[in-house]
Amino acid sequence: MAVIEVANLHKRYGDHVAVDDVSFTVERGEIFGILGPNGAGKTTTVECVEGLRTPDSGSISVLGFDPRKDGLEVRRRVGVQLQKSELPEKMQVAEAMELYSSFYPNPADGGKLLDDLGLTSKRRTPFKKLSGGQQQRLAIALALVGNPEIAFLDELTTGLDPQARRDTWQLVEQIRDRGVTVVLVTHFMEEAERLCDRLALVDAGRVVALDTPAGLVSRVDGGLRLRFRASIQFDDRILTDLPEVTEVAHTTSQTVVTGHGNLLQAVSTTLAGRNVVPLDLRVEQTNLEDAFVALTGRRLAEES
Ligand SMILES: Nc1ncnc2c1ncn2[C@@H]1O[C@H](COP(=O)(O)OP(=O)(O)OP(=O)(O)O)[C@@H](O)[C@H]1O
Repeated sequence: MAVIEVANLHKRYGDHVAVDDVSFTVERGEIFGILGPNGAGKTTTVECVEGLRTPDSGSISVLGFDPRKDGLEVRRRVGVQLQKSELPEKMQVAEAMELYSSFYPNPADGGKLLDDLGLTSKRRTPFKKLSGGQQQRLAIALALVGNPEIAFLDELTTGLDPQARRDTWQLVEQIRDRGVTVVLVTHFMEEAERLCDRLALVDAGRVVALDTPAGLVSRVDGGLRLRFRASIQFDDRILTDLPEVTEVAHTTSQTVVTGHGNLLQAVSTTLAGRNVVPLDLRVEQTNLEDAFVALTGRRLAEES
């Protein structure tokens, strides 16, 4: 059952078209991702769905309500991750939880939430003294304190180190396991691939594809990439002439061959025939980044 239905959404800021005819539905219980580079219109889209921004046209239904007409109903039933700057620096963790609990008719047990998120020992810590990862966990706790049916998490792991990012991913999976539908806005390919059941790839205000991560990746011709250091120089054409090879590229130290089918065997045999040894050879599956490039001709932002 769809809990969010967005149809033909448009939003401009002056002459700039931020959201251009966006349509999608989110099913109950899934982690739905909105993935795209900076400035693609992701935040504008979800803030229209949350009722925080007014679209120019299009229709939005959240749990059967129109966020423009029934904003209060929608806000009671959804949890929105607060942006960092929204909490006063001196506000303590427990105070923030109490404040946010007071906004909702049936709040969750704040103590238990803090416990689940590993923040019990930080109850009396002011917001500004929390680490980046702790601030993100508090943001998740605050998004969940109203017992929402849908949680919106926007750029949740930006600025976190890799370990804190992985910990946060586990938390997102736990939220889904509680039965909460999650809408996850991100420009991190790995995050979307790891967490999302389905995702919309957005670029320049438009949804360029909507599918499961595996479905999106399977749209890329091929599916395999080889990386190696060549023992001696060779002419790229010996590989580009192979039917299995779609592209040969070079980084400063590596040759990167993209293709499909029996790529590894075809490339290895050809190189061996020219006495080229592929050192440190690695075989990779193509990923969402490749799908995004194939669909838009542009790369997503690098992981930070
Ligand atoms: N209030 C605003 N006034 C004018 N332009 C805006 C406003 N909000 C966003 N924009 C512009 O609209 C476009 C889409 O912005 P939006 O924040 O929705 O993108 P995003 O995909 O969420 O990007 P990011 O990942 O950087 O947050 C951008 O070009 C942005 O500069």
